[in-house]
Amino acid sequence: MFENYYADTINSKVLYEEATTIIPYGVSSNYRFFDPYPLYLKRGKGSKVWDVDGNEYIDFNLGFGVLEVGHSNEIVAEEVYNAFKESSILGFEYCKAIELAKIIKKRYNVDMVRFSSTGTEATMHSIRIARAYSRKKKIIKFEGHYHGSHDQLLVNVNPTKEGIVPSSLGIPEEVIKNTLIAEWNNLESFEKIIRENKDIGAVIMEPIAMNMGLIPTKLDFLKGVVELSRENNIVVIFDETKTGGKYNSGAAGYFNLEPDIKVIGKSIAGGLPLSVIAGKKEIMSVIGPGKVAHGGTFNANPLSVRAAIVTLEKILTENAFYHMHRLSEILESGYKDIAEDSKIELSVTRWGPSGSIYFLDKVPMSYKEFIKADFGKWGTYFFAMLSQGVIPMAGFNEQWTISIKHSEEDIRKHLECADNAIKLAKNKRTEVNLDESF
Ligand SMILES: NCC(=O)CCC(=O)O
Repeated sequence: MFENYYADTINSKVLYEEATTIIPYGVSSNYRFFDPYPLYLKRGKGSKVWDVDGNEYIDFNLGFGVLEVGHSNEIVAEEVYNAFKESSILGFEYCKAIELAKIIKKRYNVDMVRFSSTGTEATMHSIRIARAYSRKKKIIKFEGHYHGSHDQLLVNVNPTKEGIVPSSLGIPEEVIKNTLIAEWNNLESFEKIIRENKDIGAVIMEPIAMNMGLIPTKLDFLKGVVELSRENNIVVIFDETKTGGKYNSGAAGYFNLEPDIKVIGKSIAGGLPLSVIAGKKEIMSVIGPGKVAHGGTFNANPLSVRAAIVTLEKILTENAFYHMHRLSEILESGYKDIAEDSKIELSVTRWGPSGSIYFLDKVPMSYKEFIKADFGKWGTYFFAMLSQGVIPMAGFNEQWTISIKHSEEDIRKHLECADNAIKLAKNKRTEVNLDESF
């Protein structure tokens, strides 16, 4: 199955070989690596990207969901250029951070806001804030959920064995002994942990699990988690790094459930690095000198702040969501038709502008069900999509995202290619390594 990939991406291979001599695995995030070698891209515009061999792809990965505004969005580009002319970093607080905080307060129904640059930093700080507020040290996370690349939450992200499994070498047992793991969409598993453990200060979750494709959330389960947490004085953290920008007020708004802390990131700054830790005043008030540490040289830098203001105020409007959700729905139903016509075990999920497919007879609802999917078939599908000029998603554990720049024609082409790719995958497996996903 790699034949086309080798033939089409000669320059990526050359760059990969050079890169590995100086950058481990040739990539700056493990998520970008895949066998036999990763793609090296040169530029993007709107819904498209181009690789170093000049191949054009319709991009549905969009920087792991960052670019709902599309690549190189004109409004963002102009604002960032104007901001840069007045300095990209001032070292003191940037005056417009307050304007952005007010926009977020209103849109996401929170009292107070602090800015970081990445999802990793924001979830890391959110745990510290929750522990300081609750004065309890244990935390609960869900199996298969990803909250960035820091030790305490890098546990059971993609385990290949039973038990508590660190998702990286270099994480001592002592560091994760206060991290407890529950099963997603299973309230009993969450309840059991609360019953059997004292000293639980926080629970963190992606309200829609998006590191296992896109797993639908049972509303009763989510409500139950929030209610049980309230009863037990456990701070509820919604990690909306991905979901926050997929509906006007994120998953919390969509489910009409209010966590105590929200982490928002990825798409809200139009492609620039900015993340948000936001929440109730009494909780956020633990942050400050002599209290909870929160820092970062690049936090709320003028480029990211200005990009976020125009993204939220001018680009990610109700009309934009309507467009993205509508195209995403067409993609979802097209995949369902393909599954039916090709008589292959394929399930399809969608939430707003994003969705995913599983080579499995049903939609998985937990990590244990997710890993039953046939990733070998997914591998064949993925490389067949690339060779036809479509990046459907970044990996078998990722999802598609639609931007405001995608057109119906982009969706039509995606589905035409998917039809070919899935037919090919029916009888051909291209092994992908589960561990390589992170
Ligand atoms: N679902 C995983 C990510 O979105 C992370 C991407 C990265 O760290 O490169």
